[in-house]
Formats: sequence, C-alpha cells, structure tokens
Amino acid sequence: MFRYQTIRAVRCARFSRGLATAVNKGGAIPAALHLKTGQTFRGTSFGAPTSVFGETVFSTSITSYTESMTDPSYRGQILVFTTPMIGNYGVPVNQAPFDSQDVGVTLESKGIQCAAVVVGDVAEKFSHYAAVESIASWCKRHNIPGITGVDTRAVTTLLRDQGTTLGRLAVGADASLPAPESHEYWDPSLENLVDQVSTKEIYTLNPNGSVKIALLDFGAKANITRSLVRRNAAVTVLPWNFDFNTIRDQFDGLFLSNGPGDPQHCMEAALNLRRTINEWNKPIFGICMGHQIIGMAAGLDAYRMTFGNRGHNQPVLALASSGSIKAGRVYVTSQNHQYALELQDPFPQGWEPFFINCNDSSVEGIKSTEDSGKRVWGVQFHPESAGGPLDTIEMFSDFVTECKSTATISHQPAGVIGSSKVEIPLAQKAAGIA
Ligand SMILES: NC(=O)CC[C@H](N)C(=O)O
Repeated sequence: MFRYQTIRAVRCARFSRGLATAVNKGGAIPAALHLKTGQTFRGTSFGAPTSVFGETVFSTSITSYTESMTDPSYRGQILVFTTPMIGNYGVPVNQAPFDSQDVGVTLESKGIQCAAVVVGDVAEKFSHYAAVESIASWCKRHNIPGITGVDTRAVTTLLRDQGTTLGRLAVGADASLPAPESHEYWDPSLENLVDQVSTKEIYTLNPNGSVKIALLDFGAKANITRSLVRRNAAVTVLPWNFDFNTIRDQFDGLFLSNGPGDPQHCMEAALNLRRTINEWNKPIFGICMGHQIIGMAAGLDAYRMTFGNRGHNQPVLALASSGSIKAGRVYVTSQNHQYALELQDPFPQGWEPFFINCNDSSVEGIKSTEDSGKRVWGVQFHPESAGGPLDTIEMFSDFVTECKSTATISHQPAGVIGSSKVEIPLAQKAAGIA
C-alpha cells in the first residue's frame, strides 16, 4: 500500500501540473475502470475529478438515468448503463415543496447516491423543457465521477458472466497508476449502507391524510412516499432501526421501503417486524429491501445473486390473486437488486410465493396466506416505477384500501406538514433513535 501511495503522490504532483495545462487547453482528463478480476476499461472523465471504489453493477434501463442515480439503493455502487448515450435530456431542478405531493424532491432523493457512473457516450449537449444542467455538471456538483467512451456492453457481458464485481474508477493521475492490488478494493456490502441513507428524524407527510401509515425508511425512493401521499395517506417516516412496535397502535398500516446493501445488516429490523406480524393485524407492505426483511421475518433466507436484476423490463408472473393483481398474469417491472429470497420448499407456514421472475425463476414476491388472518405483502420489484413501467402501480391503492378497511383510529390531524405528532416512547428517544 505504501508503494502504491508513494507512486501515486509523485505522479499526482506531476500530473496536476499537466492537468492544469490540459484543462486550460480544454484537454480531456483520462479515466480508467479497474475491476478486481483484473480487467481495465479506459475512457475519459466527466463529472468530479475524483477516484472512487465501489461495487460494479449494470442496469439495462433505457431511460430515467436521473431517477436511477438518485435511488439510495445504488449507494456504494459504480453504475454501468448498457444504454449507449446517457445525458441527452439533461437534469431537472431536484427541488419541490416539502408539503406538496412531490414530497420535497422531483427525483428519488436529494442527491446522487451511486458512487460513479460508467457510460458509452455522455451527452454534453442536452435538450428537455425541464432540464437545467448537463449530467456532467450535475455529477461535478455532487462530487460524483463518471467515465465515458467505455464499451459498456463489454463490461456488462463480463459482469453477467462473472457476477457483480468490486471496482475502482481511477481519474486523472490515478488512471495512469497500476490497478489496485486485490486486497485494496473496498467492499460496500460489508458496511451498513442503510444506516447512511435512512432518515435520522421522524417526520410526517400529508398529516391530514385519510389513513395513517408508518414507513420504515431503509433508503426510500421518493416515488414510494409520493405514491402513498398521492392516495391521501398520512405517511410518518421512521428511521430504519426504530422499533415500530412501540407506536404501532397509532397507525393503520406499515410500509417497509427499498434500500442499499446486504439485508443481513437489517436483521434487527426483521426481528422487530416478526413481533409486529405476530402481534398486530394491520396491513404491511414491503418493496425490495422491505420485501427481503419481511421474508427474513417469516423465516426465509436472503441470498446474494450473481449479478442481480437491474432494469425496467423484468417480467414477473403472479402466482396468486390479490387486489389489482391477477394470478397467471405477467407484469413487466422495474428492478434494482442484488439479493433475493430463497424459494424454500416447503414455504414457512402462513406464507406463500406471490410472484416469480420469468427470466431467472427468482422469488419476486411473497404474501401471507388467506388462512393466516394476516395481510402482509412483499415484492422484490418496484411498483412505484421511477423509472420504468407502471404495470403494478395499483398495488399502492390496494395497500391504502386495506389500511382504510382496518382503520380504527379516529384521525385527528397530526399537525403541520413536516411536524411529527407521533408519541415517541422515552425508551426510543433514550436509545438515540429519532
Ligand atoms: N432496491 C433495493 O431495495 C435493493 C435491496 C437490496 N439492497 C438488494 O440489493 O437486493
């Protein structure tokens, strides 16, 4: 490591002089994507002139690069787009009134969440009525590096065959250094990334809504909270490790959001949820990480897939009918995940598979059985889209309708938007949670 750092320091000093000249002359800054398996892909830097480590993943989504890049589930990941041109419709303003149905942002979170982006051809010029800046300018403002000029389909073929791979995006002087030694690659799956992206404060959106839903925030995409608020739910957002059992009687339903990293880091939440499911009979709905936590609470294991599923045309087959979902029908879905629940046989008592992936037969949803007396659903895919198809968006209406059917609480307005009128037990406050 010392040798690596020494060479790097010397070359950086020499390079920075050259860089200043190059930039002054409008020269391109070199970049290189190194994979822990030894391959290197060279190109040109855009965005922040900074080098990063991350888990290299690919997405086959054709549109919605701004939604993908602001999805907290991509935390710690170097995101490779198979779609060749990225940036051609620019980047919009990412602010909206907090007390509006946009819940404060127009994209999926306040900032860019992925560690870096890898593209074939970055669009310097952009055209869209809502665009205010280029993807390069946006990445630079958020200190996120990008590399363009890469054969992203070659990278993807490699990742498809060998699996998601640890990587480093080296920029500027770093790009001319040797690739890191194998042991130097940082592995984000070893960290609790959920704790980095979850809210630290409790707050309520649309407090005068017709049903009161608690949302455990593992790294929620804004379009999930929008999809609930737009159905006139009052949504109280809780930190990922908040014990909902201490306040569950104040709510008509519980939602578990998507989130980054290995679900094993959320075992505490799964154990809390197991108690909620056993002792509380209100509806519970989980998406992606939330679905995995529901599965872990039900006694299923979550395993790491080879390259996961990331894209907007993933077909899933419904195995049961529930609300707007009809058994036997295939739905096209938006997906972004590396882990999945085991298709255990037999399935835990009181649970059944809900959806299966038509490409790789992985579990895409589970639900409580009719005779269990429970109303719990989890889906691995993203019904809220953003981006991708809206085939399953009505699952949010199904959930809100179920919450209304069990609502026993006369809803006094919870107060001003953004205020939390939820009674928080002293024990939780003492534990420093919320
Ligand atoms: N989008 C998500 O919630 C992803 C869930 C989990 N981090 C996975 O990669 O499988």
